[in-house]
Amino acid sequence: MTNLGVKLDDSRLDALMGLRTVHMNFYPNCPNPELTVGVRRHSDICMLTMLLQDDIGGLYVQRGATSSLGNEQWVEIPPIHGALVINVGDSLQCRHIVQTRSISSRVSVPLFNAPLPMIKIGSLPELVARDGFARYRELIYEEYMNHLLEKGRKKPL
Ligand SMILES: O=C(O)CCC(=O)C(=O)O
Ligand SMILES: [Fe+2]
Repeated sequence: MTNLGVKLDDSRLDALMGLRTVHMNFYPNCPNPELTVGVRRHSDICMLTMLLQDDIGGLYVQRGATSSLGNEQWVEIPPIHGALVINVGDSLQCRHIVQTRSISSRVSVPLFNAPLPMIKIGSLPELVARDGFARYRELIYEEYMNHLLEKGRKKPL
């Protein structure tokens, strides 16, 4: 935010990141890792994710935009002992996948920080004032979440 020239006070940050959920992911070992599916391409439905991963590796983030040719670039995020990976969620549209190349199992613990359900999300007013237009329309976070979950349910696997 600071790089965008916007300073959010604590109450605004709480509203935008106050819904916290912890997941514990276990990826069972597979004798043929080339065949494992892992976690398919997605962005997290939240504002910011703090992720603790073990030393197995396998997390990749997408560099650049998706092209219609499907030649996406994936950059591996190597595990660093004791470090948290800070991943931006849908607010900044960071896509990632998990695909281990190890025959050992893998564990990760993401803490998702999302807006409170009734909070209005959209372009920050400070940026709209600066740029003269809003890049995103406003909507209630709960509606956005429900829309995505509904969309996901309809998508064939
Ligand atoms: O296991 C990981 O490293 C990331 C998992 C993930 O992307 C997620 O749970 O949304
Ligand atoms: Fe994720």
